[in-house]
Amino acid sequence: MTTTVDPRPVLEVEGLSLSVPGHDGPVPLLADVGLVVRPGETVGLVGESGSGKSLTIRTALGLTPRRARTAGRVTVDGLDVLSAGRGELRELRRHTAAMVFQDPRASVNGSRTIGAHLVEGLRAGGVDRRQARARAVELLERVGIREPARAMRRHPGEFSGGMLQRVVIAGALSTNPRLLLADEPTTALDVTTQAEVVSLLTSMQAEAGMGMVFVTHDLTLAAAVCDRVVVMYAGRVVEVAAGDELFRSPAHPYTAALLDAHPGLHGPRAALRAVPGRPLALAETPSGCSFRDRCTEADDACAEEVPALRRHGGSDAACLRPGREAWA
Ligand SMILES: Nc1ncnc2c1ncn2[C@@H]1O[C@H](COP(=O)(O)OP(=O)(O)OP(=O)(O)O)[C@@H](O)[C@H]1O
Repeated sequence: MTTTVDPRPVLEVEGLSLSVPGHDGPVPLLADVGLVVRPGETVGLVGESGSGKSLTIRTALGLTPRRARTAGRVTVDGLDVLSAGRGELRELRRHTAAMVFQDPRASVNGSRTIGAHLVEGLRAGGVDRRQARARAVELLERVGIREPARAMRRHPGEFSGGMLQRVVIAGALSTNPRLLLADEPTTALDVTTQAEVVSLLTSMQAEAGMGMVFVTHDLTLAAAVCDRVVVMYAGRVVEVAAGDELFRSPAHPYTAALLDAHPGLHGPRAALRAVPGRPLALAETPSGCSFRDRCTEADDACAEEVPALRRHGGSDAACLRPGREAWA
């Protein structure tokens, strides 16, 4: 029998809480968030707008809101991010971790050629000019840009959204990061292009053995693409499970509601509906379970305390009565 040693995580978030100053004292935005990403793994971070997905991954790069207070531990490739100095964080963002955002046009300067954009990133990573040019052409080819040497002289405005997102991905991966944080990287693209960009990201991630966090509103997409999915609601993690497990048997009523709201690309249009009620910010949540006001299964016990994550089947779920079989 061979035993596999769990590789050291490239990203480890443990008990992360974050608050910002408000008129009447600190406003909590994240509470006790946990997340583990190992090399070669894709972890989905899913939840409605405002659930804390972006704040969590931005904190992993040391990009917290101004005057934010944090507690807990965030480690990226061994670096303790919450206590790291500016120089260490610059190195982290330059070499170890990269981020891809929703809107590729916001990530590149429209007045410069994409060659200049890529070469600059490589030079900042210590590569000389000639090597940087050659590597930039190689990267463009790898991400599927035709005639890459000519493409180097073109400006962002000459590319479609999908093609420009490929260029942004080439830039993000140019320094061979250990961790890629992809924040809704396909939301601004049309459906066919979305599928191509997702498949590009996952193939490059597997090839490089990087860890990837894939942030999305779309639980069906996350379940299909990710090894593990972390579901967030109102600044907390409410469920963690393997992608296929979540899809087959969601343990938290919020996860189930999200799945019902997203029947997938091929699902019947008529089945599309929103999760009832509106998503809350952490500071607005009631006592006990944050989701209980919107939950069809909640009872008095759910008001008593914030449920901890507990094992249920193949999931960890923060619910007193996890699993569809417990629901009316
Ligand atoms: N700099 C900030 N100052 C104050 N509040 C903030 C700041 N950034 C985010 N928030 C609040 O924190 C909560 C979580 O925001 P976050 O952007 O992480 O959500 P999200 O899940 O990524 O949402 P979306 O899918 O819309 O991007 C929201 O209530 C948001 O208004």
